[in-house]
Amino acid sequence: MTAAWTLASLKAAQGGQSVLDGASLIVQPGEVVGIVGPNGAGKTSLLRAGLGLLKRSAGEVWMGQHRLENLSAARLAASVGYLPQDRRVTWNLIAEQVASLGAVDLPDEKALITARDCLARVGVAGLAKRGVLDMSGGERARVLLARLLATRAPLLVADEPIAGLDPDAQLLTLELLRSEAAAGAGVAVTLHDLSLAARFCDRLTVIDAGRVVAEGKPSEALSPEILARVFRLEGEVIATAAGPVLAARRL
Ligand SMILES: Nc1ncnc2c1ncn2[C@@H]1O[C@H](COP(=O)(O)OP(=O)(O)OP(=O)(O)O)[C@@H](O)[C@H]1O
Repeated sequence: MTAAWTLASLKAAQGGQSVLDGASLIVQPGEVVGIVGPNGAGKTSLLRAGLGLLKRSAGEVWMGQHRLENLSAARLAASVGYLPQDRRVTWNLIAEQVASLGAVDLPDEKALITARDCLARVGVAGLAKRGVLDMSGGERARVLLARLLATRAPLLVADEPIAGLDPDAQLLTLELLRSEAAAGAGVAVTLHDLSLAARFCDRLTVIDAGRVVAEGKPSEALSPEILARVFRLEGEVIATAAGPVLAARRL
């Protein structure tokens, strides 16, 4: 099977400082891969370098069978949907217009139908005609998630998609990303909530100081040793009826 996304040994710098030091990531179709790590570890940089938004000084990026560099802008847009960490929007477009931007490949009317469907999936169908600047932060975040879903892309990249969402919306967001994976998409998602990362991701990649320091099934990647060394936490991932939960305290 060809991976949906392959980032091989990426190096990159920001402001003259190394932010990626040989980091790699593979996302297969049908799986949700979580990228976790402390603040400033390089998670966003990894995603951005893998999308061609941050210049890399070494390494290779493949989307499916194509090198990133060989994809036209249109092919790239059809290949990947990206939900950036920064949810700033400039224009006060109504929600269905914003969500329809994800479906740029469709004629306007079909794009709007897709957008409304995605707004319903994220639970804000009632806000379809409301300007996105006239919403709460969480409502706007749901609209931007709808835009991501509207891409229907084979690779979905979401940078902290549950930040600022209420618990129900957090679970809904991760369930939706899981269902996209079940339908065949590869999903890469950065998360700070390690319990939810363990519960919803098939595999986790742990980043620290621009390097991948652990990778594998959540219970393996979030070993007590990694929790201590990378996250400064003493604890473990324990199985509960609701799924794996991180039980930890600060070291
Ligand atoms: N525009 C920039 N100029 C200079 N340094 C930057 C810039 N953006 C990010 N950095 C630095 O790059 C490093 C990695 O940042 P990055 O945003 O990738 O981390 P992250 O793991 O996503 O963090 P967080 O969990 O806080 O979002 C950090 O040290 C950060 O200070």
